[in-house]
Amino acid sequence: MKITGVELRRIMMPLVSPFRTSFGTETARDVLLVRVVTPEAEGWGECVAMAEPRYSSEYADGAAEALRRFLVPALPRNAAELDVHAAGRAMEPFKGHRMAKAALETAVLDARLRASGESFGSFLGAARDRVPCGVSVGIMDSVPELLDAVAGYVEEGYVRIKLKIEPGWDVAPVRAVRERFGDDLMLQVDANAAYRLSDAHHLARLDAFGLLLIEQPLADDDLVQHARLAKLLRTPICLDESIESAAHAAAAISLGACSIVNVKPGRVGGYLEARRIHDLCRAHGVAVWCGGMLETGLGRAANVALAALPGFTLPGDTSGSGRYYATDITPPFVLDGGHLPVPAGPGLGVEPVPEILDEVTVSTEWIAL
Ligand SMILES: O=C(O)CCC(=O)N[C@@H](C(=O)O)c1ccccc1
Repeated sequence: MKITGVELRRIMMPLVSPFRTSFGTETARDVLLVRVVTPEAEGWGECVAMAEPRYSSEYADGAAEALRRFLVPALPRNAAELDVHAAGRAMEPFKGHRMAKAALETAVLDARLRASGESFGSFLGAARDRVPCGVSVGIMDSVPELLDAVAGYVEEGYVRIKLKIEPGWDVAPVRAVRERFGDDLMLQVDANAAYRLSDAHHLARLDAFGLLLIEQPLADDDLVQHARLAKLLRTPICLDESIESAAHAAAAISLGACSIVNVKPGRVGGYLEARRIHDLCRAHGVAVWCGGMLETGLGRAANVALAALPGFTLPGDTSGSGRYYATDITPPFVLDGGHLPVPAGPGLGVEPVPEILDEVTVSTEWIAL
């Protein structure tokens, strides 16, 4: 049986509040969704590329073009041959575009799993049926505003707080949060590559606050400098942007560039590579946690399933839908006792609510195969 075709759908999701990081401020999420239609079932994938190439080199329009011109046309036409491994092999000749590849691979996997009745968590090897949830807090205009935001998230039950930092917004906000919420609050920071090795002495001031980790302090392509920085800080270094594959993770571990890895399936090309990184890190005693890219409920469902694997020993950025969206395109993920349940249904276990999806849809494009 032939696969019927692939839909590329762009949706615009307003954020409940601006989300400021060291590389810019998001007020709405321009999301590219991929839907693979086969005679047996259809599957969804969410491309995590932002509207502009500020987090990494990928961006939504570029991902759509890579899918339209190269990745979708490369898929096997025969549905019987189309499994997630065949999809991965078909995309190998094309370099980069990992977020685009991840979205298509996930949609193929979701279609296959919905047809077979197996859940995403079962397929990946989930060891738990709920996961503890952290929350990412953006850079704010003032420390009082930050403390109010953190108080709200602590009240909601988040078990870990991540603060975005950048030069000029680091020691003071971290000290204020630690002083206000005490030493037991699980607290970490994310610099999104905003510092240089010459800032080491300043970053070492964060060692006073018992942080779980400092995420991506230096440039994404600089493992050697991260290894040198790791020797100057007591706070463990976690890498995000630097790790785009299991090979990168192996190199980072062997160089001592990080002792914790933020696993983002979109950044590394899909959930199979994400699991490979999980397996590699676990073999080396390196903790991993599931990062986030402000996903809708579709990507969130897949991330929560991944976060249930045994090596995910730190709370991830797997927040409830309400952290970012007043109305999610799927039934919302709602925190329960600081945890989210791992969807148990076939495939992702969630699907878009048609009328909500229609409301936020900007464009849709059908690629017949
Ligand atoms: O909770 C989430 O989904 C977002 C977590 C988060 O802080 N993501 C950061 C990051 O660098 O990890 C990010 C923000 C905006 C855009 C890309 C990435």
